Amino acid sequence: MGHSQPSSEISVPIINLSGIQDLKTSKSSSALVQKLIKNIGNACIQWGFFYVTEHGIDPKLINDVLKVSNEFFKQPKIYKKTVQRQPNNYRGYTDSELTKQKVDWKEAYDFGAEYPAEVNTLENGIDLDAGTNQWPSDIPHFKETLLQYFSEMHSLSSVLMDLIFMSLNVDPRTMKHHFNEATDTSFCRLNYYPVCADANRNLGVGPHADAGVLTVLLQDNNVTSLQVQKDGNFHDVPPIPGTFVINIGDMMQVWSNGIFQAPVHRVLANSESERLSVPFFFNPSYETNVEPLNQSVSNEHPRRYRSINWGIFRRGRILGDYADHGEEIQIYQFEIRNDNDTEMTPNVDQN
Ligand SMILES: O=C(O)CCC(=O)C(=O)O
Ligand SMILES: [Fe+2]
Repeated sequence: MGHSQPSSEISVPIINLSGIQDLKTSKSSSALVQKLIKNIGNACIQWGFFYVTEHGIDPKLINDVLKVSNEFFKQPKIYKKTVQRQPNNYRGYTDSELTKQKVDWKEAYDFGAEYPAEVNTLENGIDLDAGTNQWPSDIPHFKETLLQYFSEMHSLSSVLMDLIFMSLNVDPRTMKHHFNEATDTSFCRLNYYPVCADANRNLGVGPHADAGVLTVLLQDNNVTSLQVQKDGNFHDVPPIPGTFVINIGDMMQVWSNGIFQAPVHRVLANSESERLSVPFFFNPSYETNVEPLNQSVSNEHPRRYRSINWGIFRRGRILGDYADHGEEIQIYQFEIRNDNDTEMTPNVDQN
């Protein structure tokens, strides 16, 4: 098949976040913040992808995250498998993740906040185990470095989400209850892409849109592998030192009633260089029902989606990543096509 590099004159926008200081001191009407809201709103409409600079995250923490990640992945497989993901615990190590039923050319390690025990039991009868962190022994500072990074990524994501909601004229305070650093379903992933001899016939990660609200991605500076699809073509998203790459996910697409589209992206395999990346996936609480917000629905732009229970949606995705259970759950299954199908709910428990 082959995944030839596109030559593209247009590229993903770069947004300077220095204005978020004003937001923190609640000067949301400052000219800088208003400009930021406009730029981020435009980037979400045009790409759903953007870089951020001046984000305030300590470069030493970023280096430490890449360092401990590298130390983990260079261990022998037998060591990494001591913290392997299990069917009842999706946190930990994997070398056999699937995207759309195809194995990705990568290894990964997932972790999240250290949940209070009671979060794992849900009242609605759905088995949605939040997962338990599995920390490898013997890698100095692994756990504390990653938990600190998780916390900082959660804060940065909250600010970005506020700005995105403001661009839709939604008061961000009305959305805060869906997110809680200790108990929501946000998680962080370390990705390691080994050198691949047959890079043209493999992908690091196959084309997909992220399921949640937004993703903050750290890439190492080794190689350009990430690509985003726009108007039918894939565009390179090269690493830019000191930046993060932000993309919105399916739940933001639904909240915005399709004003924003969660962008399809993929990761190429590389025959010369290995690569590390660290996405943080900002996700709401399990019980959150996501549906188009009133501010994004109008006569000209009628409601496009039924309500989606995030817990059920997420569980469908996790099952799809794990094993071939048929087609993964996707938001188009919740699209409203005409007035008669609003009661339909897809059955995600196919097995
Ligand atoms: O490694 C990357 O650059 C992106 C990875 C990705 O898209 C994902 O893990 O969802
Ligand atoms: Fe992704």
